[in-house]
Amino acid sequence: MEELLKASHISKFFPGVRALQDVNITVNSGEILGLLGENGAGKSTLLNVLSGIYQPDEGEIRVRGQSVKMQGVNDAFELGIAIVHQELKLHSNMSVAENIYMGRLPKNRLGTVQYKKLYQQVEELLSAYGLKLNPHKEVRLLSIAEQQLTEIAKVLSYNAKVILMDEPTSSLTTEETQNLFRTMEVLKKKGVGIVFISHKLEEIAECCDRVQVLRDGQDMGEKPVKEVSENELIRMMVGREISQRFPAKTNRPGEPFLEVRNLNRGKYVKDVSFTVRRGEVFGIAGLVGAGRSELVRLIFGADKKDSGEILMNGQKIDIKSPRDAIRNGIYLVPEDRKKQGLILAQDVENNTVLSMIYKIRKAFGYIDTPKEKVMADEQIEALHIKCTGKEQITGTLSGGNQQKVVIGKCMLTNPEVMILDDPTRGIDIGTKAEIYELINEVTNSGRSVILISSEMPEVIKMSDRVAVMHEGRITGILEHDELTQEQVIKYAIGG
Ligand SMILES: Nc1ncnc2c1ncn2[C@@H]1O[C@H](COP(=O)(O)OP(=O)(O)OP(=O)(O)O)[C@@H](O)[C@H]1O
Repeated sequence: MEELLKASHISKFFPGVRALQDVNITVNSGEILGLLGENGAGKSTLLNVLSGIYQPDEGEIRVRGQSVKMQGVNDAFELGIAIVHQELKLHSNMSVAENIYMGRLPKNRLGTVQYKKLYQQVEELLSAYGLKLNPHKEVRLLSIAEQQLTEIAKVLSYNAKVILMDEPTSSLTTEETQNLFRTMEVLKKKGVGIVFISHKLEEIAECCDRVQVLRDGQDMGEKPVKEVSENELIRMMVGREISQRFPAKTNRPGEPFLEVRNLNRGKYVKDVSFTVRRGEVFGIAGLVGAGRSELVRLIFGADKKDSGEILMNGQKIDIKSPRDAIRNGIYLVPEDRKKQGLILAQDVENNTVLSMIYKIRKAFGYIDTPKEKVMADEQIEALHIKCTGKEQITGTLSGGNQQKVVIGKCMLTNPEVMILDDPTRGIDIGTKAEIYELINEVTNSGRSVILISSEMPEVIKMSDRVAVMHEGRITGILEHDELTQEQVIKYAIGG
């Protein structure tokens, strides 16, 4: 096994933050190294250092034994190191093949692109690595999983020997994740070394050979996956045991509260009716594309319904916009935090209080700053948001901590009905447990939660009832006692 990359004593500092301190990492050929750590532990920063995006403040990087200094991603590419980001950066109106060879398209002497040659080159590349992609398809028509494969094909076209993957499975379905693992296995057999970040311990156990843990920017060491238990990994990550991944349910659902009647929107939501009780966790399950997010966006007024009614306490309420929903005590934590949840260029304080602006605005429209500051501080503390303070720009927080800001925003509005659309995506194991506790607290106080989750155990363990959707319709509503993975799947594929 050849040592492809070795970084020693790496430190990286940002104003007020020690993102990495004295971290060592080795990537070998034909090996997958899992990288684990809580939100903000420094995983993405480490990959950014290894891929030339950031220069380390201290330490040395060796590529195949040679000490190197990389000034940018192009230097890393030249050395055979490439990163596949969590947020993909492709040109949506161009084909897979054009994206793969962007900036290097084969041209004739007159500068005209030789498309035939391009597609031939790409076919050869894809078949060499067994990647199932249509090179002619426009990127905007691809699923996230296919976009990821395009990125992987692109880095392979540069002859990458080390591929750094930052949470590649966080937006994938179970099946897509399995496909990605198969691709990673092929790459491994061809001698590529992979670093793979995930918050899901099962995934690390399934596809990695070794696992390395970071905690608060520090290197907690690495172990062969086969020799380490889940509990030991959690202890390395968090510094303590987490006895229960799901807390015992303590809520007692009361009388019917929110009623949805015959809600429709095109082909996405078809004649959906259900009632949520006070103090209940009402889960919504289904496969990707079943209409779960579309349904809750209608309830929140983020999309316009074709027909249907929403009632609270038996009274019809008129929701035409998210503002109407918030006024009626309904709040949605959206699926895509970057597009729908946050203004990344603004600080944590502004983002946190955004949902409350109309409540804290004083006469003549100016903002009550001291109150705003207290509110932001409270949420930072309650959700353990890792930041240098409420003045930190939200875009510079780690992914998981950005998600916590979105949840903090929601908590501030103290909603009667809290809709959580995949709230623990990209969230570490300790914080997940805290979010489950928070759901318990919310429902214990008589408020209701509508929960969508891409993780089946989460929706099963946390919900009192689960509505399962298939092609826009509810195919079954299951009670907590009858909730099993098999039952949910049965209804998710049509009942
Ligand atoms: N450009 C930046 N400016 C300031 N601080 C930064 C910047 N990039 C990262 N940080 C800080 O460095 C720390 C490590 O962040 P990083 O994104 O590496 O964490 P992570 O382990 O990848 O977390 P997650 O699991 O949430 O994605 C965080 O405290 C983050 O706020």
